[in-house]
Amino acid sequence: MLRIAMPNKGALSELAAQMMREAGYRGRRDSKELVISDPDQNVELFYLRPRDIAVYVGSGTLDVGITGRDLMLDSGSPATEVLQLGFGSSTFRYAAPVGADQELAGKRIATSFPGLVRNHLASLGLEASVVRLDGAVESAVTLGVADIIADVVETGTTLRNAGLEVFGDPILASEAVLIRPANSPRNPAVDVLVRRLQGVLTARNYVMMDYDIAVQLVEKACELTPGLESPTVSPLHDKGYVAVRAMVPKAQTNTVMDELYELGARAILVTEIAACRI
Ligand SMILES: Nc1ncnc2c1ncn2[C@@H]1O[C@H](COP(=O)(O)OP(=O)(O)OP(=O)(O)O)[C@@H](O)[C@H]1O
Ligand SMILES: O=P(O)(O)OC[C@H]1O[C@H](OP(=O)(O)OP(=O)(O)O)[C@H](O)[C@@H]1O
Ligand SMILES: [Mg+2]
Repeated sequence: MLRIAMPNKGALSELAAQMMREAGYRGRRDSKELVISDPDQNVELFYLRPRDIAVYVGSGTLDVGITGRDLMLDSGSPATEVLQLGFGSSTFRYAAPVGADQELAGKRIATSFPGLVRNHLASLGLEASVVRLDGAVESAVTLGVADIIADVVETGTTLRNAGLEVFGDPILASEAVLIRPANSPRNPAVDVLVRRLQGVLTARNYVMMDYDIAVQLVEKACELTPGLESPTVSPLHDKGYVAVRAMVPKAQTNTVMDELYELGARAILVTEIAACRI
């Protein structure tokens, strides 16, 4: 059985659960369940704190897990990324009170990610003292335990409300990732999970587009809709026209339809992709 670590709470948990459901796995029925078994899919899901997931996976106790890149790197655990999952994006940044000194050297830096901050300071050759806090780090400066913070920034609202502003380059761009133990041998069951999750990403990010076009315009039309590999071109009863079918990035749906229409395509139809293996 493939043993999978799932985030039990926090910003990643609901989206991770939804992605696994779309990939065909069972989910837990109530948030108090710690482990569930899905014998039909030959997997067991362990619901753990996102921060702890890299520790379990890095030690090899669990085969794979879903967590944040920032949490994995902060843990220093020997785990490695297998797949970016396209949700839970954030940046990890320094922030200081608006208008205050933005030097790092010699400052007190509050954070819930001491591993990330120490590594970053070391890479710059700077010395500063790291104050480890569990959360609500934005209050650390007002409350006098730190001069600067380093924290997760998504919309920036929390920072603004605390009178802080980011400075310097982002320390890290993070998102939810599938991880496995570093240097673990290839596991066919992990390959199946990865293909399923890639299928979910493709189904979410692409639509299927069908249209009819005059034969002499088909090459130009295919340039607009090259598909993932090559579009399907089928004959129509009217010999002067063909039907084309191709996958199109969802974000470009309307632009591509406009361009196809201008070229002369008609009967342009868009359908959602429910599931796929590419
Ligand atoms: N807006 C956000 N706030 C916090 N974490 C976020 C956000 N967006 C994405 N993340 C990611 O979620 C992970 C943090 O999850 P975690 O569950 O530990 O914290 P949380 O969502 O803040 O929950 P809590 O602090 O209440 O335990 C990190 O990988 C972080 O980058
Ligand atoms: O840029 P924003 O959209 O405002 O989001 C980022 C904030 O969200 C998280 O806090 P959370 O609510 O998880 O509280 P915590 O700090 O106690 O973990 C994170 O730690 C930041 O504080
Ligand atoms: Mg938090």
